[in-house]
Amino acid sequence: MDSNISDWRVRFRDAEKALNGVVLGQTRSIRLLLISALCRGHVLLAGDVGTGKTTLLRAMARALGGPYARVEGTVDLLPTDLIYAAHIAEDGRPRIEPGPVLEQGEDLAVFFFNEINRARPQVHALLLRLMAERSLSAFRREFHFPHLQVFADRNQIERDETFELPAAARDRFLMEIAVDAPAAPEDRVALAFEPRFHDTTTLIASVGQGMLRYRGLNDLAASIQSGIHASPALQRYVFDLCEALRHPASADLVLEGADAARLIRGGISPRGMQYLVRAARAGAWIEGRNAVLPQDVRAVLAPVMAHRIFLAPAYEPRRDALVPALIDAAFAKIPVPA
Ligand SMILES: Nc1ncnc2c1ncn2[C@@H]1O[C@H](COP(=O)(O)OP(=O)(O)OP(=O)(O)O)[C@@H](O)[C@H]1O
Repeated sequence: MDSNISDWRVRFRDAEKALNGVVLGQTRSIRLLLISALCRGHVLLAGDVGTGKTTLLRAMARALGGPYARVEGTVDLLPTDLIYAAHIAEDGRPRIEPGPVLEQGEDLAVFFFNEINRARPQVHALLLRLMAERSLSAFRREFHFPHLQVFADRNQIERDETFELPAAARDRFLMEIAVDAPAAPEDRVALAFEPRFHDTTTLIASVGQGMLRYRGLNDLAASIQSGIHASPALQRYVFDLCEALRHPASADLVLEGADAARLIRGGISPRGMQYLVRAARAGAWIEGRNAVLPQDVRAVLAPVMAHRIFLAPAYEPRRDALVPALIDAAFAKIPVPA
C-alpha cells in the first residue's frame, strides 16, 4: 500500500465523526456506508419513514464530494427520463436536455435514487446496467462513470403502487442497510427539540464537502483489496459460513418454525461472497489492521448477504424473521478461528 494510506485513514475517521455529528443514532449505518465507499459498492437503505435515510445519504454524498444527481422514484417515471428531458424552448423549437444521469457528465460521483421501489421494472433494468457496468448508451455513444456509486432508499411501510426490485438488481447492491429510528431516548428527544435537526440542508452543511476525495477512492480500494491479508483459517471460516447459509440442513442448523432442508431457494452467489470479502477487508482497514479477523466478517455479513438469500415461497412472507435467525444460527454453529 502507498505511503498516503495513513492520511486516508485519518480522512475516513474524520468523515465518520462528522457524519455521526449530523445523523444521530446511526453509528452502524454510517460505518457500513464508509465501508461501501471503500469497496466502490452501491447501497440500498431500507427502513421506516422519516428515520433519516435521505439525510444520511445526502451527508455521505457531501463527504464524498463530486457531482451528485438525484431522482425521485414514481410510478410514471420512464427509463428515458433518467437520460434526457424534452421540452419546447422559448423560440418554439423542441429541445433535448440531458437527464439526471447525464447532466453532470461522466465525473458523476453519486446517483441518489429516492424511493426506488416506486419506480417500474423498466427503470430498474436501466439502473441495473448502470450499477453493473458503470456505463450507459445514449445519443449513439457510450458514457462511462468510473467514480459512480448508486445510493438508493426505500421505505418499508408503503406497499401500494410499489415494485419489488428483481433479484438480479438486488444482487448488484453491495449492501442493503436497515435504518431504524435511533434507539437512545436522548437522541430521539434531540431530534425533536433541537432546531438544527429540522433543516436538513443546513444540518449537512457541517460535513466538509469532499473530505473523502471521491477521485482517489478507486485506487485506495484496489490497494486495500490487495494489501489486507486473509489467513487460510479465515478463508475457511468465510466459506463455511456461506455454505451453512446455502445448505442450512447439511450444516445442522436448527431454526424454530422452519424446515432447514426446505428453507432456501437460492442466493449466496459467488458475487455475494466476493462482496463479503471486499467489505470485511475494508472494515479491517478502517480499524487500522492489515489482516481480516472473524469479527470483520460478522460485522458485514447481514447487510451484504441477507438480501441475496432467496427463501422457498412458503417461507418468503416470514423472511424478516427467518433470514436474521438463519444468520444467527450460522454464527452460533460455525467455529470461529482463533
Ligand atoms: N437520525 C437522524 N439524525 C438526524 N436527523 C434526522 C434523523 N432522523 C430523522 N432526522 C430528521 O428528520 C427529518 C426526516 O428525515 P429524512 O428525510 O432523512 O428521513 P427519511 O428516512 O429519508 O424519510 P422518507 O422515508 O420519508 O424519505 C429530517 O429533517 C432529518 O434531518
